[in-house]
Amino acid sequence: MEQLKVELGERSYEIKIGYDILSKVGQYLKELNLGSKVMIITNELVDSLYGREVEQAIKKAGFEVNIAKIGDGEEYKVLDSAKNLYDQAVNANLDRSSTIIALGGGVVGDIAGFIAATYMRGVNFVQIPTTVLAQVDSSVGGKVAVNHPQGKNLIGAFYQPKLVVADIKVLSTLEPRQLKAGLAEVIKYGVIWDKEFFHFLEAKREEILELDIKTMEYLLKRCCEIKAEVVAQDEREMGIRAILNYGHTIGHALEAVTDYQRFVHGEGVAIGMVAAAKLANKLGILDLADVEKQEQLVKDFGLAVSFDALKINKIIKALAKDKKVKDGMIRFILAEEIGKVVIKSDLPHNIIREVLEELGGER
Ligand SMILES: NC(=O)c1ccc[n+]([C@@H]2O[C@H](COP(=O)([O-])OP(=O)(O)OC[C@H]3O[C@@H](n4cnc5c(N)ncnc54)[C@H](O)[C@@H]3O)[C@@H](O)[C@H]2O)c1
Ligand SMILES: O=C(O)C(=O)C[C@@H](O)[C@H](O)[C@H](O)COP(=O)(O)O
Ligand SMILES: [Zn+2]
Repeated sequence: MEQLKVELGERSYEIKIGYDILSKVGQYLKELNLGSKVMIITNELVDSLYGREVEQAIKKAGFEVNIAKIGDGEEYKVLDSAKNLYDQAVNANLDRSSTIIALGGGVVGDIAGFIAATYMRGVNFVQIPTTVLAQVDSSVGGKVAVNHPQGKNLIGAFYQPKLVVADIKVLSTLEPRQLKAGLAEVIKYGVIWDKEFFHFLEAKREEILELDIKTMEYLLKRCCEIKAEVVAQDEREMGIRAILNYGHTIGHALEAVTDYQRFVHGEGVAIGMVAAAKLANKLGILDLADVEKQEQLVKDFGLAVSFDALKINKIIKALAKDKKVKDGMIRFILAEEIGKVVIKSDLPHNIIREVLEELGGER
């Protein structure tokens, strides 16, 4: 098993990564010295696959367990679902020493964390991520949120978990579409931070798509290490943390303009990264060869690099709701080379339009 730490002073916590470790969750929780009540937030699918194993492990360690479910999909990461979860927390008599556990992908993790941050002004929070995306990204770093119809994650908080437990075994039941979508965030780490990791991804395509255990253990660990390092430097995104948003400026806009129905998050990020690479090239800061390498790796992992039937104006309008907007100015994370990015504002609108048109956007 791999173990690493997110260093945030009194809010520090461990990330445990291993194969077939769900049955150990009860023991891990016990080591944290928490109150006796636990509420697992999950969805029907993940509950049917892994709920009993986690529930039994936690009960065996002496905790009282309640289970609350939300609908499956991005459209359920909203205040309406949160309201229902608050009701269930109140009915289960959760108190300030209780723990909310997110068992699922990023949707479950983000909303469960939002409930943990706000119920009684904050209760213990533990992440058991079950998708690639959640294991490499959303379970680490404490961004918790729900969506607004006009923009992603517009209502949220920074609220760190007390523990993250990532079991590689659970990834075997993922739909191929979801596995691929998670790999978009994996590519992101190579582009923003680590050229060698990018080369590793190019070389290990087959092992990754087959979920080879050793390969995945290294992949998950490296992504979490990078995220932990960035978050430790800038927990609340006052500066460098914004690089974790690479590909998200256009990615989030694509999700929002299609009412969160057409692209899953990773798919939006994949197209958004290709867009960011093209933008950087048009601004003269990134070589064409590095644009092509990113585009190729995105394709190699089975992800789309373009879209159709969307109006450019609509996408541009949605960009204005990005949380990186400062004084009305849209900010982009752009690569100078693979492994190195910068934050740029006041990009000429015509260049953004040009790129969106190249990707399939309609005038
Ligand atoms: N907080 C952050 O830092 C952060 C980072 C990245 C993404 N996110 C958010 O994460 C969300 C996307 O997360 P996601 O890609 O995990 O999507 P998701 O949570 O919708 O999960 C994808 C699908 O996989 C299913 N699933 C989950 N685990 C499974 C398993 N082990 N076997 C079979 N099916 C399984 C889910 O039920 C769902 O249908 C978005 O809302 C995004 O905004 C947040
Ligand atoms: O942890 C971060 O910081 C990230 O930006 C990670 C992203 O992958 C993630 O999608 C995040 O939720 C986006 O944050 P937002 O602030 O743009 O909503
Ligand atoms: Zn993301």
